[in-house]
Amino acid sequence: SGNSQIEFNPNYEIAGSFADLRQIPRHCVTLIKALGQGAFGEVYEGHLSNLPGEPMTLSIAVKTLPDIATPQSQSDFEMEALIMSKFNHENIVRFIGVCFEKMPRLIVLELLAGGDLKTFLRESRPRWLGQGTVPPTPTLRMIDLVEMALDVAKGCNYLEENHFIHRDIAARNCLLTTKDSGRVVKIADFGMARDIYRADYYRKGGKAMLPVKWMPPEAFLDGIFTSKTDVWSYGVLLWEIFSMGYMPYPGRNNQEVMQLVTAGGRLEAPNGCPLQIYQLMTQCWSTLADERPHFSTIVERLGYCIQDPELSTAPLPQLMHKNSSSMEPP
Ligand SMILES: C[C@@H](Oc1cc(-c2cccc(S(C)(=O)=O)c2)cnc1N)c1cc(F)ccc1N1NC=CN1
Repeated sequence: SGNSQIEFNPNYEIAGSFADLRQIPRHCVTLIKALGQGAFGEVYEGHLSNLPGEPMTLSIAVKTLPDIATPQSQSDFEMEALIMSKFNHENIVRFIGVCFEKMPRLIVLELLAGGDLKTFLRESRPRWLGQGTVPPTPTLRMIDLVEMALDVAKGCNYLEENHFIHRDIAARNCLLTTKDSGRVVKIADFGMARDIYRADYYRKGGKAMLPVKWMPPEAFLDGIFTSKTDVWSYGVLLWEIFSMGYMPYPGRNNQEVMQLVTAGGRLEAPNGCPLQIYQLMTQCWSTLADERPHFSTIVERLGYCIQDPELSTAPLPQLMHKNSSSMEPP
C-alpha cells in the first residue's frame, strides 16, 4: 500500500487535480442492473470492456449523477471521485475512473460482489430451525468475524497514516469482495468526509443527518473530529460485527443515545462476545480521545486474537431468535 502522504487540507485548492481523474470512454461502460440508491442517484452493477490496453472485461459498480443535479451536487460528485482516486490500499474500494464527458456523469469503482457488511452479518446469523439448528449454509465462525474486523482496521489505519478523517466508519459503509470464505472487507463509501470537505453538510440537513450512534461525545457536542473520532466509530463497528448486524443501542433514538453516552453509558458486550474483543471496544469508547488506541494498535491486537486458538475456533454464539426477520431484542 502506497504510503504517499495525502494532504487533505481543506484550504488547499485541489480544483486543478480534477484533470488528473482518469476519464473512461462512455462506450466502454455497460450497465447491467441497479444495485440501489446512492446519495445522488442510482448505483449500478456494470461491465467495463475494450479499455485501451486492458483486454479483460471488468465487473464494476457505477455511481450516477442525475442530469437534473444542481451545480453543488455536481461538485460534490467530483469531490467524492477525487477523494477516492487518491487512495491505494487493499481494504479501500478501488477507484477506476470517471465518465464526465456527458450526462449522466459516472464514477466507476471496483464491484464488491459480496454486498455490504451489515446485510451480510444479518444474513449470516445462525438460524433456529426447530429442534436442531442445522445451518443450511456453512455459518461463520468467530475467526471469520475477527478477520473482517481486521480488514476494516487495516483500511482505517491507512487513512489515519494519511491524516484522512473518514467521519462515518460503520458496517453499512463497508463491502465484501464475496460472501464466501476468502472474503475481503473494504471501506467503500466516503460521502460524509466529502460533505465536510466541502464544508456544507449543514446544507445537507445538519444534525439530523449525523450518524450519532457512531460518534463520540466531543463530535456530537462540539463538532470536534480527529482520527480518534474514527476510532470511536470503529469500536461501534466492532460491536456491529460481534452482534451480527444489530442496530447499536437497540430501542433508543439519537437524543437518548447522546444523553446515555455523555453520562458515561456504553454499549454492552454482544451475546458471546470474547472478552478481549469487548475490552478493545470499550477502549475505543474512552471519553478522553487521547486514551483511545491508534489503529496500528487495534490491528496488532486483532492479529493476536486470530492467533488465539481458544477464540478463533469458537463457534458463533447462538442468537436465540426464531428467524432472521424477528424484531431485535428490546
Ligand atoms: C456505491 C456502492 O458501491 C458498491 C456497491 C456494491 C453492491 C451493493 C449491494 C449489493 C451488491 S451485490 C451483492 O448485488 O453484488 C453490490 C458493490 N460494489 C460497490 N463498489 C456502495 C458502497 C458502499 F460502501 C455501501 C453501499 C453502496 N451501495 N450503493 C447502492 C447500493 N449499495
